Amino acid sequence: MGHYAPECKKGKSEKAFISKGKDWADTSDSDDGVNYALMATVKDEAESSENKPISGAWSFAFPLIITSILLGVCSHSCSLPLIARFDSSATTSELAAKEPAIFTGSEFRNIDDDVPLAQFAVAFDGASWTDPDSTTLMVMQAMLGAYTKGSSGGKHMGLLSEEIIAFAFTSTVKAKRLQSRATEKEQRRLHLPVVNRNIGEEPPFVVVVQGPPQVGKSLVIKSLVKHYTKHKLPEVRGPITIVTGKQRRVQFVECPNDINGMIDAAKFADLALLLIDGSYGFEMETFEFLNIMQNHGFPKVMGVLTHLDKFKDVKKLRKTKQRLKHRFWTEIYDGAKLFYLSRLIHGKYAKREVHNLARFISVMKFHPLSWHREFLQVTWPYTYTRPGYSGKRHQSVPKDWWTEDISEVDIDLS
Ligand SMILES: Nc1nc2c(ncn2[C@@H]2O[C@H](COP(=O)(O)OP(=O)(O)OP(=O)(O)O)[C@@H](O)[C@H]2O)c(=O)[nH]1
Repeated sequence: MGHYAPECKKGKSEKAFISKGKDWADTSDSDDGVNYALMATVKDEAESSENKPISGAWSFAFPLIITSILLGVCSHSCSLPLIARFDSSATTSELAAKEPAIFTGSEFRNIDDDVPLAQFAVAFDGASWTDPDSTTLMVMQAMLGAYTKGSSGGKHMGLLSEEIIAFAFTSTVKAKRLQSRATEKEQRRLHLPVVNRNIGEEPPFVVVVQGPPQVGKSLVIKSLVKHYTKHKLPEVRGPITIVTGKQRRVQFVECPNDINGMIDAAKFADLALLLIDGSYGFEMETFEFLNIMQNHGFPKVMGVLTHLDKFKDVKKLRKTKQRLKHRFWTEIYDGAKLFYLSRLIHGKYAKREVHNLARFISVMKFHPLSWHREFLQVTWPYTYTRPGYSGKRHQSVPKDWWTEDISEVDIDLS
């Protein structure tokens, strides 16, 4: 990592540059893990006197210095002898004859093992294309690489030939931040969600049926499907979408009992049916899911008590119902809807009770909650898979989001 000395810019006095440029050999004692950043220029007498440009010297001294640094054969101590000054009154040929060229280095070293690459920046004045050494210079630049395409070659060959041709970041922190932002931007580009251009068709409301094992999740889904479609569903496998009205589809999903499944379900649920075994009471899975939902948008929630036929004592059943209801209200909110599926008839829940539950689901107004609403406005690069949620009108980023196009970052070189 390194910095660009502002004095390097053309038009500034060469003397000032030389005097202000740091001696590039006077910093770190350690040669291990050192990143070099170097600004260098060669004294150009052509502008101030009748002398020709000194680019002839480039073909000797400067490539030598650079190459030796690049090849690693030259540590900061051994490269010292290469840094010397030319006599300012010398002509090009004299300069070329003398060795080495004037070189002013500016350096910043930072030992950081986390940075995978050593970054190296070099700036120098170009030569005219009529100059006999312009080809040498171009070859050298081709070998070293150029900052921009426009800056390649001599004074008249590039758009930026009068400008800076190399720069480096002022700090490793900044470099890392910019690097990670660039990666993130690239990833976002790669993971842009597919825009659903179907006009007018709403996505189905997702009803997640959740509960501990053997509580009756599959049976509830089967009973609801039977109610809506009059068809018997032999097995619950994956999400089941059914049309429940002219403009309405409902998708039933059985929530898996592992943590990842619960997190996923909490993200895409519009309504969560929490099944509770009445004969046992609340179990860990229910609390776990409630917790997860709180962190992932908290959709609408309804409780369903099953296994109530296991109570033989009517009084005890009533008391248990009361107790569970109050506990449910404490966990969700006062008055949260709790259904009772009180018995099985031929291995199925009573029709009337299923009808009530189904009706409630059919007429329920699903207002996306604030978290979901925010979610709709964001072009998420990951996790969300419902195509309907990435509709055209939701492409804007919320106001409190900070975005930056890396290509427009203004890097201060002074
Ligand atoms: N007595 C009684 N049995 C029930 C009730 N609800 C469900 N069952 C029975 O409980 C057993 C499990 O039902 P499922 O619907 O497979 O339960 P599940 O939650 O899907 O089970 P997993 O998928 O293993 O988590 C079945 O034999 C049901 O008949 C109920 O209210 N009362």
